[in-house]
Amino acid sequence: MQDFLSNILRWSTVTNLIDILVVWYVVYRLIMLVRGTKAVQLLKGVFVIVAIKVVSLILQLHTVGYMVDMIITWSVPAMVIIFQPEIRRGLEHLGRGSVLPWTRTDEHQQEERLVKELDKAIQYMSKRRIGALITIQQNTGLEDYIETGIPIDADVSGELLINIFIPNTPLHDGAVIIRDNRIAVAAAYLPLSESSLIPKELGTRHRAAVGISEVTDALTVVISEETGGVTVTTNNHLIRDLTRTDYLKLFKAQLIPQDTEKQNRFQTFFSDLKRKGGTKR
Ligand SMILES: Nc1ncnc2c1ncn2[C@@H]1O[C@H](COP(=O)(O)OP(=O)(O)OP(=O)(O)O)[C@@H](O)[C@H]1O
Repeated sequence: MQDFLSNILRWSTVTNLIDILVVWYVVYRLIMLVRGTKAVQLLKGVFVIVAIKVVSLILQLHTVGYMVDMIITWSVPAMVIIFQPEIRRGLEHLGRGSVLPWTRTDEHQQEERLVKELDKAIQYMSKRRIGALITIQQNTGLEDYIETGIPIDADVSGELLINIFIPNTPLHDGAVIIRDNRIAVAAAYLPLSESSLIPKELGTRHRAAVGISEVTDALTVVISEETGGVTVTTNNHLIRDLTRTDYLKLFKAQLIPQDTEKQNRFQTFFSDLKRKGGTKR
């Protein structure tokens, strides 16, 4: 028994465990990053190539094996070129310290600012019934949708958001996408949900907000042009006619990460809302 315990507690076991946890975390973050983007197709391609390599090794298919080796060799520099923007963004993220929890203070300040500016824009647009659709990227990459919009790449400010959605201006149609606390694009096209559970009185703006929440973990805010009502969609939930207190509570719960506390607060928020009559789709 003692032998067994000392074996388990051996340093090499601990390092192996750390090794597995680090690999698991990196793979998890990678999957979350590429979910919903074109990179998923590419990953499938990588798996096919690896499978062919394994089969060629087992069946001793030397020419096939050689060809696969060539593809693998050349695909590494090719991937660096193809994914240059994503790699740059990832490294910038690392540089800003958002990966290590103890260096995240600055990022929390940015997220608090994001909530403040969103609130400013929502209050203004809701009072004046200016229709708006704002999607905030979370863990899932939104590259495919960002590509459909008009690049802005600006700090988030309430004034800029309001300006974008002023009716009959070139950028007001479509969605604003916020990524890494910056307005990435305006006038982006989001996927329309085909759900029959969406109330009939809600049109395509709300349908697009639900659509993006079905395929990614993004948080989307809709301001109705007809009623001025504020709706939020996230993780397949649609919550209509939120009061200022409610949407601020939701934003703080989901956009300002409190590490382990974040998930609990988010769940508590939804259970509170469900009790108050919020919609779960
Ligand atoms: N797939 C889409 N992606 C992004 N924006 C979209 C999409 N479909 C529609 N929109 C936006 O929604 C607007 C149309 O809104 P519509 O009146 O149909 O929606 P609604 O849900 O009834 O909202 P409202 O209460 O504001 O009228 C379009 O002008 C466009 O800006």
